[in-house]
Amino acid sequence: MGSETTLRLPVIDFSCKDLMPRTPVWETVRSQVREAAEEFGCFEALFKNIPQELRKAMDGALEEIFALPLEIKKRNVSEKAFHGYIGSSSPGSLYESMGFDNPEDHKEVERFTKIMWPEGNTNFSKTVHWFSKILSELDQTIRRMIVESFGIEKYLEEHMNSTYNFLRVTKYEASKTTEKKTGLRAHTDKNTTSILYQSQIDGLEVQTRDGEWVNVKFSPHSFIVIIGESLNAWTNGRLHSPYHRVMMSGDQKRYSAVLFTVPREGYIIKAAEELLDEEHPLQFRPFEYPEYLKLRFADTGKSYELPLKDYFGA
Ligand SMILES: O=C(O)CCC(=O)C(=O)O
Ligand SMILES: [Fe+2]
Repeated sequence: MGSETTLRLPVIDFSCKDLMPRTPVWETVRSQVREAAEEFGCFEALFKNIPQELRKAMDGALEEIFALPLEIKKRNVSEKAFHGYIGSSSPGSLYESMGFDNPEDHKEVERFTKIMWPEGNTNFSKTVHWFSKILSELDQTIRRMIVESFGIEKYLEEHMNSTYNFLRVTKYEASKTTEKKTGLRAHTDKNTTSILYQSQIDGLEVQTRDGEWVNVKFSPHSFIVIIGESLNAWTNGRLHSPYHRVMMSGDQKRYSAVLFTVPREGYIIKAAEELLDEEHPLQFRPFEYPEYLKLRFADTGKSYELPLKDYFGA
């Protein structure tokens, strides 16, 4: 699967308070986003505006929720695959995660919090809500920039309304090895966009277009933005959707929180016709996200070079 290297992903600064559409700084950042999304399918979003106290509170919230007894964590259930509690599925697995929909909505955060702490946990719910709102706003800025960069603003509203937010928090147990051990196996994100926060411990690796694995090191003031396959399809394959994984070594646990934007049921993912021409023929047939998930999950164990192409390649 290619060799491994440490290379810094493109770093794009979103800290400017006046980052508003139709300003020169917006246009500069927009072209950096487009370039990174095409070349790497991911980048480091530097965002210095998050107060240190919020990061600390988020780290505390992540530790606190995973410290709950297993039977309580298992109350996090969902009818959607991979949306509820996932525990150590096999002996030696380092992975554990939980998640819920619409974390930018305070009521939804409260609902999830009450499942874990029936008496409530204001610190937890306030922190997670505040954090999710910031991530969700950053996501909207990035997606607006992507849409504008292709000159297809007429689809902006439709595109923004085509997804909902899902927050997943993950704990990777310390591997206690010097050799790297898999925390999360290599995969592409199937959804639209993913914005990732980590609790200061590295472990994420991304594969470049030419097959090299890059150890992702990023500033405590940054998030990692990853383009999912659904956005790859909507942009007719123009934006890359990279393979990534988590590898653990050493004595420290790692926590992460990812805000995923996910295509809504009933929305048909179809490349914008403005992005089709002789040089860029249609890459994928229109599809619905739940249909794709159903096909993927029915084929567990099968490995793919380009999963979406296998099912919906044009
Ligand atoms: O925890 C991480 O750093 C990566 C998580 C991830 O890639 C995922 O949940 O899809
Ligand atoms: Fe992922």
